[in-house]
Amino acid sequence: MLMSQIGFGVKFGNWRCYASSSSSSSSSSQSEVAVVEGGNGRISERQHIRLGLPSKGRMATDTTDLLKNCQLSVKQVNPRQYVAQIPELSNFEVWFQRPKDIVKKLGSGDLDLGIVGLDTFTEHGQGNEDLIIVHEALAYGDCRLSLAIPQYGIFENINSLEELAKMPQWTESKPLRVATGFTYLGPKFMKDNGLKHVTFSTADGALEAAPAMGIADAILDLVSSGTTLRENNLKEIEGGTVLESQAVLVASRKSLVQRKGVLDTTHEILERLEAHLRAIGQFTVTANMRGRSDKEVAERVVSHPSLCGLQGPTVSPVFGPDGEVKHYAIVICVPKKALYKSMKQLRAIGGSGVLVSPLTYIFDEETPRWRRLLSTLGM
Ligand SMILES: Nc1ncnc2c1ncn2[C@@H]1O[C@H](COP(=O)(O)OP(=O)(O)OP(=O)(O)O)[C@@H](O)[C@H]1O
Ligand SMILES: O=P(O)(O)OC[C@H]1O[C@H](OP(=O)(O)OP(=O)(O)O)[C@H](O)[C@@H]1O
Ligand SMILES: [Mg+2]
Repeated sequence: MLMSQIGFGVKFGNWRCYASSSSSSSSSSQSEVAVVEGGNGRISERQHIRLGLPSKGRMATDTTDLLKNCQLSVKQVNPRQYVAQIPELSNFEVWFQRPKDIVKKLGSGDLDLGIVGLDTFTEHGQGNEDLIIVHEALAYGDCRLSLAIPQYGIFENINSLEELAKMPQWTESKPLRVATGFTYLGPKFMKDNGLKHVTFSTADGALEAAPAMGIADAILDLVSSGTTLRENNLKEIEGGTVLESQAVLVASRKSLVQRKGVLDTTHEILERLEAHLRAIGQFTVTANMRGRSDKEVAERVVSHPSLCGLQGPTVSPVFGPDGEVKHYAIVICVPKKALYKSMKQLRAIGGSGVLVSPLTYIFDEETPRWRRLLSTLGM
């Protein structure tokens, strides 16, 4: 049996897409040769747990930086070596791969865990139920997958997907031509939104040039600042956002359930990620408060909801030189964005000597995402 990969245009109802598919033909030769993409989806004999990280592109450095901030530094001997270690995690390998290959290798059983953009995960995961999102908000790699059309010509007054769909120009013989690298999500989005008469063409980079070159009418691509669209006289439209994306931690369900140690290691990585990400947005604030008792000081503090901290204020007596207690020290966590407001509120209720320090980790009793993961796995 000879398997080959071919690309072809397929038509579903009134909309078409380009997809790749396997075709097979029998070989007359005695020896059998099979070409398959990736592995075979089975749990292989290997012992090490494998995490796939982006080998290049804008996600690469941010990903290793995030892990470093979680005290999970990746030790790579040199940048061209694709395997690395995280010494904190035993029996563990990091494999640097292109983001889309991370998703494919999770599906084929060659990786157990991975960090990629949600856009890449959704595009290349294609609804595969073996792939699970363990942490959906790693707080970097923010962008959105958006449909964009020219600001000029027949599109000048078109500002929504609905208006685009209603344009008389698109017919079965002359469909709206969309250039994209997202050939799974693009057609799915059009179908979900009832757009007929759409064709997709694949392109890998500098997509924003396609409309001006006459190759496409619209593009479907990632947008973050919007500069590339603007500079190429393109615009986003209402209802044209396919997906909001950021970096996510993903895993293979099979690996989590069947491979020894994957679940425990995932728990540890998840705890560290959550503790770090929760702490990023907060400051620890200590202040001295004049007061008659710890209870009275606590009541004054909690009368301002923004000063309540995680579980309420910690209040401790401050002993003066005469052994008398006239002040109490309070310790609270304050959202970074609310720092100045909180500091003014503290002053207003008798706070002085306000000290502000960064927070490194907040470990809760249990991470909510761990519960969710166990329930997804039916445990
Ligand atoms: N402005 C942006 N454009 C593209 N991707 C972005 C942007 N901002 C964040 N990302 C995220 O970064 C991921 C990797 O994008 P990047 O362009 O660096 O690599 P790539 O697309 O794999 O490589 P290449 O562009 O060379 O094909 C995207 O999948 C997305 O999740
Ligand atoms: O909204 P902006 O901040 O302008 O970013 C969007 C651009 O960034 C990405 O391209 P990238 O730089 O990855 O180049 P590529 O086209 O080669 O992928 C994306 O494909 C857009 O072209
Ligand atoms: Mg890119």
